[in-house]
Amino acid sequence: MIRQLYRVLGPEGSRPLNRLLLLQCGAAVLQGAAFALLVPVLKALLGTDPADVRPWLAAFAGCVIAYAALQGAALSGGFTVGSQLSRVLHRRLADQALRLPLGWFTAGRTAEFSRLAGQNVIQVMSTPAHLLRPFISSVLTPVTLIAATFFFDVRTGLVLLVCAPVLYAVQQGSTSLMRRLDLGRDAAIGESADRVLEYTRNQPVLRAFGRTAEGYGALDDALVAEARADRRLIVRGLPGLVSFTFATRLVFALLLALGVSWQLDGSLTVPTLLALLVLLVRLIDSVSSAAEAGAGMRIARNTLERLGAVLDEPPFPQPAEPQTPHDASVEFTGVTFRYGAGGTGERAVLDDVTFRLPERSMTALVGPSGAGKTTVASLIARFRDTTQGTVRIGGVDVRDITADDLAAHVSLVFQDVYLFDGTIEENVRIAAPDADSADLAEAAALSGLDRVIGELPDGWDTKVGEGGARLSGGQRQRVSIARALLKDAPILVLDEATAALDQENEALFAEAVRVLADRKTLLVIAHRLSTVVHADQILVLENGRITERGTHDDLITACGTYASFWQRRARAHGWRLEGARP
Ligand SMILES: Nc1ncnc2c1ncn2[C@@H]1O[C@H](COP(=O)(O)OP(=O)(O)OP(=O)(O)O)[C@@H](O)[C@H]1O
Repeated sequence: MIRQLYRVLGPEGSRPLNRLLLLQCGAAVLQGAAFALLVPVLKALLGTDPADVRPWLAAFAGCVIAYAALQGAALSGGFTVGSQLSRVLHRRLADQALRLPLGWFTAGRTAEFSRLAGQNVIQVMSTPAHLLRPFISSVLTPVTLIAATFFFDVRTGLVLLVCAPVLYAVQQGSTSLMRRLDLGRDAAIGESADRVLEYTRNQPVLRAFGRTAEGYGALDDALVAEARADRRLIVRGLPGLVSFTFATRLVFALLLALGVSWQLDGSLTVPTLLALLVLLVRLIDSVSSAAEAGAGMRIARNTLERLGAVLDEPPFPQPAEPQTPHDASVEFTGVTFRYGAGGTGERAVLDDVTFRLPERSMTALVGPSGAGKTTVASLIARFRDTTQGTVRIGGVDVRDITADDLAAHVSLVFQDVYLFDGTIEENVRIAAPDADSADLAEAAALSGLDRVIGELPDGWDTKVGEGGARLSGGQRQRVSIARALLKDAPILVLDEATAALDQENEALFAEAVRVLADRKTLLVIAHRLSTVVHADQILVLENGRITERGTHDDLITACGTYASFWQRRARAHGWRLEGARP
Protein backbone atom coordinates (compact mmCIF):
# COMPACT_ATOMS: atom_id res chain seq x y z
CA MET A 1 0.00 0.00 0.00
CA ILE A 2 2.90 2.32 0.71
CA ARG A 3 4.08 1.66 -2.85
CA GLN A 4 0.66 2.70 -4.13
CA LEU A 5 0.75 5.87 -2.04
CA TYR A 6 4.09 6.78 -3.66
CA ARG A 7 2.62 5.98 -7.07
CA VAL A 8 -0.45 8.22 -6.77
CA LEU A 9 1.45 11.03 -5.01
CA GLY A 10 4.05 11.21 -7.77
CA PRO A 11 7.59 12.61 -7.33
CA GLU A 12 6.52 15.90 -5.69
CA GLY A 13 4.74 14.14 -2.83
CA SER A 14 7.43 11.56 -2.10
CA ARG A 15 9.61 13.73 0.17
CA PRO A 16 6.93 14.52 2.80
CA LEU A 17 5.88 10.86 2.69
CA ASN A 18 9.52 9.75 3.29
CA ARG A 19 9.72 12.07 6.30
CA LEU A 20 6.37 10.84 7.63
CA LEU A 21 7.37 7.18 7.31
CA LEU A 22 10.64 7.86 9.13
CA LEU A 23 8.79 9.55 12.01
CA GLN A 24 6.19 6.79 12.23
CA CYS A 25 8.86 4.04 12.18
CA GLY A 26 10.89 5.87 14.87
CA ALA A 27 7.81 6.26 17.08
CA ALA A 28 6.87 2.56 16.68
CA VAL A 29 10.39 1.36 17.63
CA LEU A 30 10.49 3.71 20.64
CA GLN A 31 7.10 2.43 21.76
CA GLY A 32 8.44 -1.14 21.61
CA ALA A 33 11.60 -0.12 23.49
CA ALA A 34 9.52 1.58 26.22
CA PHE A 35 7.45 -1.61 26.69
CA ALA A 36 10.62 -3.71 26.74
CA LEU A 37 12.12 -1.51 29.46
CA LEU A 38 9.17 -2.50 31.67
CA VAL A 39 10.86 -5.91 32.09
CA PRO A 40 14.03 -4.63 33.89
CA VAL A 41 11.87 -2.10 35.78
CA LEU A 42 9.59 -4.87 37.08
CA LYS A 43 12.54 -7.22 37.74
CA ALA A 44 14.31 -4.52 39.79
CA LEU A 45 11.12 -3.67 41.72
CA LEU A 46 10.43 -7.32 42.56
CA GLY A 47 14.13 -8.08 43.10
CA THR A 48 16.24 -7.86 46.26
CA ASP A 49 17.11 -4.14 46.02
CA PRO A 50 14.22 -1.96 44.64
CA ALA A 51 16.65 1.00 44.42
CA ASP A 52 18.14 -0.72 41.32
CA VAL A 53 15.03 0.48 39.48
CA ARG A 54 16.28 4.11 39.16
CA PRO A 55 18.48 3.86 36.03
CA TRP A 56 15.83 1.68 34.30
CA LEU A 57 13.10 4.15 35.24
CA ALA A 58 15.21 7.01 33.80
CA ALA A 59 15.74 5.06 30.56
CA PHE A 60 11.99 4.24 30.45
CA ALA A 61 11.05 7.93 30.96
CA GLY A 62 13.54 9.01 28.25
CA CYS A 63 12.02 6.53 25.81
CA VAL A 64 8.46 7.63 26.58
CA ILE A 65 9.33 11.34 26.11
CA ALA A 66 11.14 10.68 22.81
CA TYR A 67 8.20 8.50 21.67
CA ALA A 68 5.67 11.24 22.54
CA ALA A 69 7.70 13.83 20.58
CA LEU A 70 7.99 11.64 17.46
CA GLN A 71 4.39 10.53 17.73
CA GLY A 72 3.17 14.16 17.86
CA ALA A 73 5.28 15.05 14.80
CA ALA A 74 4.05 11.91 12.99
CA LEU A 75 0.42 12.80 13.74
CA SER A 76 0.65 16.32 12.34
CA GLY A 77 2.78 15.01 9.43
CA GLY A 78 0.01 12.48 8.71
CA PHE A 79 -2.56 15.26 8.33
CA THR A 80 -0.20 17.32 6.14
CA VAL A 81 0.46 14.38 3.81
CA GLY A 82 -3.30 13.59 3.83
CA SER A 83 -4.30 17.05 2.62
CA GLN A 84 -1.46 17.03 0.10
CA LEU A 85 -2.74 13.67 -1.12
CA SER A 86 -6.18 15.15 -1.74
CA ARG A 87 -4.73 18.18 -3.60
CA VAL A 88 -2.39 16.10 -5.75
CA LEU A 89 -5.06 13.51 -6.53
CA HIS A 90 -7.68 16.10 -7.53
CA ARG A 91 -5.15 17.87 -9.76
CA ARG A 92 -3.86 14.65 -11.34
CA LEU A 93 -7.40 13.37 -11.93
CA ALA A 94 -8.38 16.70 -13.54
CA ASP A 95 -5.26 16.61 -15.77
CA GLN A 96 -5.96 13.01 -16.68
CA ALA A 97 -9.60 13.83 -17.56
CA LEU A 98 -8.25 16.33 -20.11
CA ARG A 99 -5.79 13.86 -21.63
CA LEU A 100 -8.04 10.79 -21.88
CA PRO A 101 -9.72 10.09 -25.22
CA LEU A 102 -13.43 10.99 -25.16
CA GLY A 103 -14.25 7.40 -26.07
CA TRP A 104 -12.97 6.40 -22.61
CA PHE A 105 -15.82 8.24 -20.87
CA THR A 106 -18.59 5.65 -21.00
CA ALA A 107 -21.46 6.16 -18.52
CA GLY A 108 -20.00 3.56 -16.14
CA ARG A 109 -16.50 5.02 -16.24
CA THR A 110 -17.80 8.57 -15.76
CA ALA A 111 -19.65 7.44 -12.63
CA GLU A 112 -16.51 5.61 -11.40
CA PHE A 113 -14.43 8.72 -12.10
CA SER A 114 -16.73 10.97 -10.05
CA ARG A 115 -16.78 8.39 -7.23
CA LEU A 116 -12.97 8.31 -7.23
CA ALA A 117 -12.66 12.10 -7.28
CA GLY A 118 -15.30 12.49 -4.56
CA GLN A 119 -15.75 9.96 -1.77
CA ASN A 120 -12.65 7.87 -2.59
CA VAL A 121 -10.21 10.78 -2.44
CA ILE A 122 -11.71 11.78 0.95
CA GLN A 123 -11.33 8.18 2.12
CA VAL A 124 -7.70 7.96 0.96
CA MET A 125 -6.90 11.36 2.55
CA SER A 126 -7.19 9.87 6.03
CA THR A 127 -4.85 6.96 5.22
CA PRO A 128 -1.50 8.52 6.30
CA ALA A 129 -2.79 9.73 9.68
CA HIS A 130 -5.36 7.10 10.64
CA LEU A 131 -4.21 3.90 8.94
CA LEU A 132 -0.53 4.09 8.16
CA ARG A 133 0.49 5.07 11.70
CA PRO A 134 -1.34 2.23 13.52
CA PHE A 135 -0.27 -0.22 10.82
CA ILE A 136 3.44 0.65 11.11
CA SER A 137 3.33 0.59 14.89
CA SER A 138 1.47 -2.76 14.84
CA VAL A 139 4.36 -4.26 12.85
CA LEU A 140 7.48 -2.52 14.21
CA THR A 141 6.49 -2.46 17.91
CA PRO A 142 6.14 -6.29 18.09
CA VAL A 143 9.41 -6.72 16.13
CA THR A 144 11.20 -4.51 18.71
CA LEU A 145 9.56 -6.43 21.55
CA ILE A 146 10.65 -9.80 20.13
CA ALA A 147 14.22 -8.52 19.69
CA ALA A 148 14.20 -7.24 23.32
CA THR A 149 12.93 -10.60 24.60
CA PHE A 150 16.27 -12.19 23.59
CA PHE A 151 18.04 -9.96 26.15
CA PHE A 152 15.84 -11.24 28.98
CA ASP A 153 15.32 -14.90 28.05
CA VAL A 154 16.76 -16.44 24.89
CA ARG A 155 14.35 -19.42 24.96
CA THR A 156 11.27 -17.15 25.02
CA GLY A 157 12.84 -15.09 22.22
CA LEU A 158 13.37 -18.24 20.11
CA VAL A 159 9.79 -19.46 20.66
CA LEU A 160 8.48 -16.03 19.58
CA LEU A 161 10.80 -16.06 16.56
CA VAL A 162 9.33 -19.39 15.44
CA CYS A 163 5.72 -18.36 16.17
CA ALA A 164 5.95 -14.93 14.46
CA PRO A 165 6.12 -16.27 10.86
CA VAL A 166 3.20 -18.63 11.62
CA LEU A 167 1.11 -15.72 12.93
CA TYR A 168 2.18 -13.67 9.89
CA ALA A 169 1.16 -16.45 7.48
CA VAL A 170 -2.26 -16.84 9.15
CA GLN A 171 -2.78 -13.08 8.95
CA GLN A 172 -1.70 -12.91 5.29
CA GLY A 173 -4.07 -15.76 4.40
CA SER A 174 -6.98 -13.99 6.07
CA THR A 175 -5.96 -10.65 4.47
CA SER A 176 -5.84 -11.99 0.94
CA LEU A 177 -9.18 -13.77 1.38
CA MET A 178 -10.76 -10.58 2.74
CA ARG A 179 -9.20 -8.52 -0.03
CA ARG A 180 -10.79 -10.70 -2.69
CA LEU A 181 -14.13 -10.45 -0.93
CA ASP A 182 -13.72 -6.67 -0.52
CA LEU A 183 -13.03 -6.29 -4.24
CA GLY A 184 -16.21 -8.21 -5.07
CA ARG A 185 -18.17 -6.07 -2.63
CA ASP A 186 -16.64 -2.82 -4.01
CA ALA A 187 -17.71 -3.82 -7.52
CA ALA A 188 -21.24 -4.61 -6.28
CA ILE A 189 -21.45 -1.26 -4.43
CA GLY A 190 -20.18 0.55 -7.56
CA GLU A 191 -22.84 -1.15 -9.67
CA SER A 192 -25.60 -0.18 -7.19
CA ALA A 193 -24.35 3.43 -7.12
CA ASP A 194 -24.47 3.56 -10.95
CA ARG A 195 -27.99 2.16 -11.02
CA VAL A 196 -29.21 4.58 -8.31
CA LEU A 197 -27.68 7.44 -10.32
CA GLU A 198 -29.36 6.19 -13.48
CA TYR A 199 -32.64 5.77 -11.59
CA THR A 200 -32.42 9.33 -10.20
CA ARG A 201 -31.45 10.93 -13.51
CA ASN A 202 -34.20 9.17 -15.41
CA GLN A 203 -37.03 10.02 -13.01
CA PRO A 204 -39.03 11.97 -15.64
CA VAL A 205 -39.03 8.96 -18.01
CA LEU A 206 -39.68 6.41 -15.26
CA ARG A 207 -42.57 8.41 -13.81
CA ALA A 208 -44.06 9.02 -17.23
CA PHE A 209 -44.22 5.23 -17.64
CA GLY A 210 -45.38 4.59 -14.07
CA ARG A 211 -42.23 2.69 -13.04
CA THR A 212 -41.44 2.62 -9.31
CA ALA A 213 -38.21 1.53 -7.61
CA GLU A 214 -39.70 -1.96 -7.18
CA GLY A 215 -40.45 -2.19 -10.87
CA TYR A 216 -37.03 -0.98 -11.95
CA GLY A 217 -35.30 -4.32 -12.46
CA ALA A 218 -31.74 -3.10 -12.98
CA LEU A 219 -31.72 -1.32 -9.61
CA ASP A 220 -33.37 -4.28 -7.86
CA ASP A 221 -30.79 -6.69 -9.28
CA ALA A 222 -27.89 -4.43 -8.28
CA LEU A 223 -29.18 -4.08 -4.70
CA VAL A 224 -29.72 -7.83 -4.39
CA ALA A 225 -26.17 -8.46 -5.71
CA GLU A 226 -24.79 -5.95 -3.18
CA ALA A 227 -26.61 -7.68 -0.30
CA ARG A 228 -25.24 -11.03 -1.52
CA ALA A 229 -21.68 -9.63 -1.64
CA ASP A 230 -22.13 -8.33 1.94
CA ARG A 231 -23.27 -11.74 3.15
CA ARG A 232 -20.39 -13.45 1.35
CA LEU A 233 -17.96 -11.09 3.07
CA ILE A 234 -19.31 -11.96 6.51
CA VAL A 235 -19.76 -15.71 6.02
CA ARG A 236 -16.49 -16.42 4.16
CA GLY A 237 -14.38 -13.73 5.81
CA LEU A 238 -15.24 -14.55 9.42
CA PRO A 239 -13.24 -17.82 9.62
CA GLY A 240 -10.12 -15.92 8.49
CA LEU A 241 -10.50 -13.27 11.21
CA VAL A 242 -11.34 -15.83 13.90
CA SER A 243 -8.37 -18.06 12.96
CA PHE A 244 -5.95 -15.16 13.48
CA THR A 245 -7.35 -14.31 16.94
CA PHE A 246 -7.26 -18.02 17.80
CA ALA A 247 -3.60 -18.35 16.69
CA THR A 248 -2.46 -15.37 18.84
CA ARG A 249 -4.22 -16.80 21.91
CA LEU A 250 -2.62 -20.22 21.24
CA VAL A 251 0.86 -18.65 21.17
CA PHE A 252 0.13 -16.89 24.45
CA ALA A 253 -1.05 -20.14 26.09
CA LEU A 254 2.04 -22.00 24.82
CA LEU A 255 4.43 -19.40 26.21
CA LEU A 256 2.57 -19.28 29.51
CA ALA A 257 2.88 -23.06 29.87
CA LEU A 258 6.57 -23.03 28.92
CA GLY A 259 7.31 -20.08 31.25
CA VAL A 260 5.64 -21.82 34.20
CA SER A 261 7.54 -25.07 33.53
CA TRP A 262 10.88 -23.16 33.29
CA GLN A 263 10.07 -21.38 36.54
CA LEU A 264 9.25 -24.72 38.18
CA ASP A 265 12.55 -26.29 37.12
CA GLY A 266 14.35 -23.18 38.46
CA SER A 267 15.70 -21.89 35.15
CA LEU A 268 13.50 -18.74 35.20
CA THR A 269 12.99 -16.46 38.20
CA VAL A 270 9.47 -15.35 39.23
CA PRO A 271 10.14 -11.61 38.56
CA THR A 272 11.47 -12.41 35.06
CA LEU A 273 8.46 -14.65 34.35
CA LEU A 274 6.03 -11.94 35.46
CA ALA A 275 7.83 -9.25 33.47
CA LEU A 276 7.90 -11.47 30.35
CA LEU A 277 4.17 -12.14 30.71
CA VAL A 278 3.51 -8.37 30.78
CA LEU A 279 5.63 -8.06 27.63
CA LEU A 280 3.69 -10.89 25.98
CA VAL A 281 0.34 -9.23 26.69
CA ARG A 282 1.61 -6.06 25.02
CA LEU A 283 2.92 -8.11 22.12
CA ILE A 284 -0.39 -9.90 21.58
CA ASP A 285 -2.21 -6.55 21.77
CA SER A 286 0.06 -5.02 19.14
CA VAL A 287 -0.22 -8.03 16.81
CA SER A 288 -4.03 -8.03 17.16
CA SER A 289 -4.18 -4.34 16.30
CA ALA A 290 -2.15 -5.24 13.16
CA ALA A 291 -5.13 -7.31 12.04
CA GLU A 292 -7.53 -4.41 12.69
CA ALA A 293 -5.29 -1.89 10.91
CA GLY A 294 -4.91 -4.46 8.12
CA ALA A 295 -8.66 -4.33 7.37
CA GLY A 296 -8.57 -0.55 6.83
CA MET A 297 -5.34 -0.84 4.84
CA ARG A 298 -6.91 -3.47 2.61
CA ILE A 299 -9.81 -1.18 1.69
CA ALA A 300 -7.45 1.80 1.19
CA ARG A 301 -5.20 -0.37 -0.98
CA ASN A 302 -8.12 -1.38 -3.22
CA THR A 303 -9.11 2.28 -3.56
CA LEU A 304 -5.54 3.39 -4.30
CA GLU A 305 -5.27 0.64 -6.91
CA ARG A 306 -8.43 1.92 -8.65
CA LEU A 307 -7.11 5.50 -8.50
CA GLY A 308 -3.74 4.34 -9.86
CA ALA A 309 -5.43 2.42 -12.68
CA VAL A 310 -7.30 5.55 -13.85
CA LEU A 311 -4.19 7.71 -13.54
CA ASP A 312 -2.19 5.14 -15.56
CA GLU A 313 -4.72 4.98 -18.43
CA PRO A 314 -2.79 5.84 -21.60
CA PRO A 315 -3.60 9.41 -22.72
CA PHE A 316 -4.77 10.29 -26.20
CA PRO A 317 -1.64 10.10 -28.40
CA GLN A 318 -0.10 13.50 -29.17
CA PRO A 319 2.12 14.18 -32.21
CA ALA A 320 5.87 13.74 -31.83
CA GLU A 321 6.53 16.39 -34.49
CA PRO A 322 3.55 18.75 -34.48
CA GLN A 323 2.56 20.68 -37.60
CA THR A 324 0.40 23.77 -38.02
CA PRO A 325 -2.58 23.79 -40.41
CA HIS A 326 -1.91 25.89 -43.51
CA ASP A 327 -5.50 27.19 -43.86
CA ALA A 328 -9.02 26.54 -42.53
CA SER A 329 -10.10 23.82 -44.98
CA VAL A 330 -11.27 20.38 -43.79
CA GLU A 331 -10.73 17.20 -45.76
CA PHE A 332 -11.90 13.61 -45.16
CA THR A 333 -10.07 11.03 -47.28
CA GLY A 334 -11.39 7.44 -47.29
CA VAL A 335 -12.51 7.72 -43.67
CA THR A 336 -13.92 4.60 -42.08
CA PHE A 337 -14.87 4.63 -38.42
CA ARG A 338 -16.04 1.99 -35.98
CA TYR A 339 -16.82 2.62 -32.31
CA GLY A 340 -15.27 0.37 -29.66
CA ALA A 341 -11.72 0.33 -28.28
CA GLY A 342 -9.25 0.55 -31.18
CA GLY A 343 -12.09 0.62 -33.72
CA THR A 344 -13.19 -2.93 -32.93
CA GLY A 345 -16.94 -2.25 -33.22
CA GLU A 346 -18.81 -4.59 -35.54
CA ARG A 347 -20.44 -1.93 -37.72
CA ALA A 348 -18.62 0.75 -39.72
CA VAL A 349 -20.51 3.89 -38.63
CA LEU A 350 -18.65 5.79 -41.38
CA ASP A 351 -17.62 3.82 -44.45
CA ASP A 352 -15.04 5.22 -46.86
CA VAL A 353 -16.19 8.83 -46.52
CA THR A 354 -14.40 11.43 -48.67
CA PHE A 355 -15.27 15.14 -48.86
CA ARG A 356 -13.70 18.57 -48.65
CA LEU A 357 -14.92 21.72 -46.90
CA PRO A 358 -13.16 24.64 -48.63
CA GLU A 359 -12.05 27.56 -46.50
CA ARG A 360 -14.85 30.11 -45.81
CA SER A 361 -17.61 28.00 -47.26
CA MET A 362 -20.77 26.51 -45.86
CA THR A 363 -21.53 22.81 -46.04
CA ALA A 364 -24.75 21.22 -44.83
CA LEU A 365 -24.56 17.62 -43.70
CA VAL A 366 -27.96 15.94 -43.85
CA GLY A 367 -29.25 12.42 -43.40
CA PRO A 368 -31.52 10.23 -41.32
CA SER A 369 -31.01 9.73 -37.61
CA GLY A 370 -28.07 7.46 -36.87
CA ALA A 371 -26.47 8.06 -40.29
CA GLY A 372 -23.19 9.16 -38.63
CA LYS A 373 -23.42 12.98 -38.79
CA THR A 374 -22.36 13.67 -35.19
CA THR A 375 -19.56 11.14 -35.64
CA VAL A 376 -18.21 13.22 -38.57
CA ALA A 377 -18.20 16.31 -36.27
CA SER A 378 -16.36 14.47 -33.51
CA LEU A 379 -13.67 13.26 -35.93
CA ILE A 380 -12.98 16.84 -37.10
CA ALA A 381 -12.31 17.87 -33.50
CA ARG A 382 -10.33 14.62 -32.99
CA PHE A 383 -12.49 13.50 -30.10
CA ARG A 384 -11.75 10.10 -31.59
CA ASP A 385 -9.30 8.79 -34.19
CA THR A 386 -10.42 7.27 -37.50
CA THR A 387 -10.27 3.51 -37.94
CA GLN A 388 -9.02 4.02 -41.51
CA GLY A 389 -8.39 7.06 -43.67
CA THR A 390 -7.33 10.58 -42.81
CA VAL A 391 -8.94 13.75 -41.53
CA ARG A 392 -6.94 16.84 -42.51
CA ILE A 393 -7.27 20.43 -41.38
CA GLY A 394 -5.46 22.99 -43.51
CA GLY A 395 -3.73 20.10 -45.31
CA VAL A 396 -2.35 18.60 -42.09
CA ASP A 397 -3.45 15.25 -40.60
CA VAL A 398 -5.30 16.04 -37.32
CA ARG A 399 -3.05 13.46 -35.60
CA ASP A 400 -0.07 15.74 -36.38
CA ILE A 401 -1.70 18.83 -34.82
CA THR A 402 -1.31 19.50 -31.10
CA ALA A 403 -4.48 19.43 -28.98
CA ASP A 404 -4.16 23.19 -28.26
CA ASP A 405 -3.69 24.09 -31.92
CA LEU A 406 -6.61 21.91 -32.94
CA ALA A 407 -8.83 23.48 -30.26
CA ALA A 408 -7.82 26.93 -31.55
CA HIS A 409 -8.89 25.97 -35.08
CA VAL A 410 -12.21 24.22 -34.41
CA SER A 411 -15.31 25.38 -32.51
CA LEU A 412 -18.23 23.05 -31.93
CA VAL A 413 -21.85 23.53 -30.96
CA PHE A 414 -23.54 20.28 -30.07
CA GLN A 415 -27.23 19.59 -29.68
CA ASP A 416 -26.70 18.48 -26.10
CA VAL A 417 -25.66 21.79 -24.61
CA TYR A 418 -23.95 21.67 -21.25
CA LEU A 419 -23.65 24.90 -19.29
CA PHE A 420 -21.59 25.34 -16.13
CA ASP A 421 -23.26 26.47 -12.93
CA GLY A 422 -22.50 30.20 -13.23
CA THR A 423 -23.83 33.29 -15.00
CA ILE A 424 -24.59 33.54 -18.71
CA GLU A 425 -21.56 35.80 -19.14
CA GLU A 426 -19.23 33.35 -17.39
CA ASN A 427 -20.53 30.57 -19.62
CA VAL A 428 -19.91 32.54 -22.80
CA ARG A 429 -16.52 33.82 -21.65
CA ILE A 430 -15.20 30.28 -21.08
CA ALA A 431 -14.37 30.41 -24.81
CA ALA A 432 -12.21 33.56 -24.50
CA PRO A 433 -11.82 34.90 -20.95
CA ASP A 434 -10.03 38.05 -22.18
CA ALA A 435 -12.52 38.97 -24.92
CA ASP A 436 -13.59 42.64 -24.79
CA SER A 437 -17.21 43.73 -24.45
CA ALA A 438 -17.50 44.57 -28.18
CA ASP A 439 -16.61 40.96 -29.11
CA LEU A 440 -19.04 39.69 -26.49
CA ALA A 441 -21.81 41.92 -27.85
CA GLU A 442 -21.11 40.78 -31.42
CA ALA A 443 -21.24 37.09 -30.46
CA ALA A 444 -24.50 37.74 -28.58
CA ALA A 445 -26.04 39.58 -31.54
CA LEU A 446 -25.07 36.90 -34.08
CA SER A 447 -26.33 34.04 -31.95
CA GLY A 448 -29.56 35.78 -30.89
CA LEU A 449 -28.40 35.66 -27.28
CA ASP A 450 -28.85 39.46 -26.98
CA ARG A 451 -32.64 38.95 -27.13
CA VAL A 452 -32.52 36.37 -24.33
CA ILE A 453 -30.44 38.72 -22.22
CA GLY A 454 -32.87 41.58 -22.87
CA GLU A 455 -35.76 39.46 -21.58
CA LEU A 456 -34.05 38.26 -18.40
CA PRO A 457 -34.14 40.62 -15.38
CA ASP A 458 -30.50 39.90 -14.47
CA GLY A 459 -29.29 40.01 -18.09
CA TRP A 460 -25.72 38.74 -18.49
CA ASP A 461 -25.62 38.03 -14.74
CA THR A 462 -28.46 35.50 -14.86
CA LYS A 463 -27.51 32.30 -13.06
CA VAL A 464 -28.01 29.34 -15.40
CA GLY A 465 -28.11 26.60 -12.72
CA GLU A 466 -26.35 23.25 -12.87
CA GLY A 467 -26.06 22.14 -16.51
CA GLY A 468 -28.06 25.24 -17.54
CA ALA A 469 -31.25 23.86 -15.94
CA ARG A 470 -32.76 27.33 -15.34
CA LEU A 471 -32.76 28.16 -19.06
CA SER A 472 -34.98 26.78 -21.79
CA GLY A 473 -33.53 24.51 -24.49
CA GLY A 474 -33.49 27.37 -27.04
CA GLN A 475 -31.82 29.76 -24.58
CA ARG A 476 -29.15 27.18 -23.76
CA GLN A 477 -28.53 26.62 -27.45
CA ARG A 478 -27.95 30.34 -28.01
CA VAL A 479 -25.54 30.60 -25.07
CA SER A 480 -23.67 27.70 -26.60
CA ILE A 481 -23.59 29.29 -30.08
CA ALA A 482 -22.42 32.63 -28.62
CA ARG A 483 -19.68 30.74 -26.77
CA ALA A 484 -18.52 29.08 -29.98
CA LEU A 485 -18.59 32.39 -31.88
CA LEU A 486 -16.62 34.24 -29.20
CA LYS A 487 -13.85 31.66 -29.48
CA ASP A 488 -13.38 32.88 -33.03
CA ALA A 489 -11.96 29.65 -34.42
CA PRO A 490 -11.79 29.62 -38.24
CA ILE A 491 -13.73 26.32 -38.46
CA LEU A 492 -17.19 26.11 -36.92
CA VAL A 493 -19.21 22.89 -36.64
CA LEU A 494 -22.84 23.39 -35.68
CA ASP A 495 -25.08 20.47 -34.77
CA GLU A 496 -28.36 22.25 -35.34
CA ALA A 497 -30.94 21.73 -32.60
CA THR A 498 -33.94 19.73 -33.77
CA ALA A 499 -36.42 20.90 -31.18
CA ALA A 500 -34.84 23.69 -29.17
CA LEU A 501 -35.56 26.52 -31.62
CA ASP A 502 -39.00 27.92 -32.42
CA GLN A 503 -39.81 29.42 -35.83
CA GLU A 504 -38.68 32.94 -34.95
CA ASN A 505 -35.39 31.69 -33.61
CA GLU A 506 -35.00 29.35 -36.53
CA ALA A 507 -35.07 32.34 -38.93
CA LEU A 508 -32.57 34.11 -36.70
CA PHE A 509 -30.33 31.06 -36.65
CA ALA A 510 -30.50 30.75 -40.45
CA GLU A 511 -29.51 34.42 -40.78
CA ALA A 512 -26.57 33.97 -38.35
CA VAL A 513 -25.41 30.94 -40.35
CA ARG A 514 -25.47 32.97 -43.58
CA VAL A 515 -23.37 35.75 -42.02
CA LEU A 516 -20.91 33.26 -40.57
CA ALA A 517 -20.47 31.41 -43.86
CA ASP A 518 -18.61 34.44 -45.26
CA ARG A 519 -16.14 34.41 -42.39
CA LYS A 520 -15.63 30.79 -41.46
CA THR A 521 -15.46 27.26 -42.75
CA LEU A 522 -18.87 26.16 -41.64
CA LEU A 523 -20.24 22.63 -41.33
CA VAL A 524 -23.87 22.56 -40.25
CA ILE A 525 -25.48 19.27 -39.34
CA ALA A 526 -28.77 20.53 -40.64
CA HIS A 527 -32.27 19.47 -39.72
CA ARG A 528 -34.11 22.40 -41.32
CA LEU A 529 -34.41 23.31 -44.96
CA SER A 530 -34.10 27.04 -44.21
CA THR A 531 -30.49 26.27 -43.26
CA VAL A 532 -29.80 23.77 -46.03
CA VAL A 533 -30.92 25.70 -49.09
CA HIS A 534 -28.24 28.38 -48.70
CA ALA A 535 -25.34 25.95 -48.35
CA ASP A 536 -22.48 26.03 -50.88
CA GLN A 537 -22.61 22.24 -50.85
CA ILE A 538 -24.92 19.67 -49.32
CA LEU A 539 -23.66 16.23 -48.34
CA VAL A 540 -26.28 13.51 -47.90
CA LEU A 541 -25.10 10.85 -45.48
CA GLU A 542 -26.93 7.53 -45.33
CA ASN A 543 -25.76 4.47 -43.39
CA GLY A 544 -22.28 5.96 -43.05
CA ARG A 545 -21.82 6.67 -46.77
CA ILE A 546 -22.13 9.88 -48.72
CA THR A 547 -24.80 9.08 -51.27
CA GLU A 548 -25.35 12.53 -52.81
CA ARG A 549 -23.49 15.82 -52.93
CA GLY A 550 -24.09 19.19 -54.60
CA THR A 551 -26.07 22.39 -54.17
CA HIS A 552 -29.77 22.42 -53.35
CA ASP A 553 -30.66 22.93 -57.02
CA ASP A 554 -28.28 20.15 -58.16
CA LEU A 555 -29.82 17.68 -55.75
CA ILE A 556 -33.40 18.59 -56.56
CA THR A 557 -32.63 18.00 -60.24
CA ALA A 558 -30.97 14.66 -59.42
CA CYS A 559 -34.32 13.40 -58.02
CA GLY A 560 -32.63 11.27 -55.34
CA THR A 561 -32.99 10.99 -51.57
CA TYR A 562 -32.59 14.72 -51.01
CA ALA A 563 -35.26 15.56 -53.58
CA SER A 564 -37.67 13.18 -51.89
CA PHE A 565 -36.91 14.88 -48.54
CA TRP A 566 -37.74 18.19 -50.15
CA GLN A 567 -41.04 16.93 -51.61
CA ARG A 568 -42.08 15.53 -48.24
CA ARG A 569 -41.38 18.91 -46.74
CA ALA A 570 -43.49 20.59 -49.37
CA ARG A 571 -46.35 18.24 -48.46
CA ALA A 572 -45.98 18.44 -44.69
CA HIS A 573 -44.93 21.75 -43.25
CA GLY A 574 -42.51 21.42 -40.34
CA TRP A 575 -40.47 18.74 -42.02
CA ARG A 576 -37.51 17.29 -40.09
CA LEU A 577 -34.73 15.50 -41.91
CA GLU A 578 -33.73 13.36 -38.98
CA GLY A 579 -36.96 11.41 -38.88
CA ALA A 580 -37.41 11.04 -42.61
CA ARG A 581 -36.78 7.92 -44.62
CA PRO A 582 -36.69 7.91 -48.42
N1 LIG B 1 -20.37 6.20 -28.26
C1 LIG B 1 -20.90 5.36 -29.15
N2 LIG B 1 -20.64 4.04 -29.05
C2 LIG B 1 -21.15 3.17 -29.95
N3 LIG B 1 -21.96 3.51 -30.97
C3 LIG B 1 -22.25 4.81 -31.11
C4 LIG B 1 -21.75 5.80 -30.21
N4 LIG B 1 -22.21 7.01 -30.60
C5 LIG B 1 -22.97 6.79 -31.71
N5 LIG B 1 -22.99 5.47 -32.01
C6 LIG B 1 -23.69 4.84 -33.14
O1 LIG B 1 -23.17 5.38 -34.34
C7 LIG B 1 -24.18 5.60 -35.27
C8 LIG B 1 -24.11 7.04 -35.78
O2 LIG B 1 -24.36 7.92 -34.68
P1 LIG B 1 -24.36 9.50 -34.87
O3 LIG B 1 -24.68 10.09 -33.54
O4 LIG B 1 -23.10 9.90 -35.53
O5 LIG B 1 -25.57 9.68 -35.87
P2 LIG B 1 -26.33 11.01 -36.30
O6 LIG B 1 -26.46 10.92 -37.76
O7 LIG B 1 -25.64 12.19 -35.74
O8 LIG B 1 -27.74 10.82 -35.59
P3 LIG B 1 -28.76 11.96 -35.04
O9 LIG B 1 -29.22 12.73 -36.21
O10 LIG B 1 -29.86 11.12 -34.45
O11 LIG B 1 -28.00 12.74 -34.02
C9 LIG B 1 -25.50 5.26 -34.60
O12 LIG B 1 -25.89 3.99 -35.03
C10 LIG B 1 -25.16 5.21 -33.12
O13 LIG B 1 -25.92 4.21 -32.51
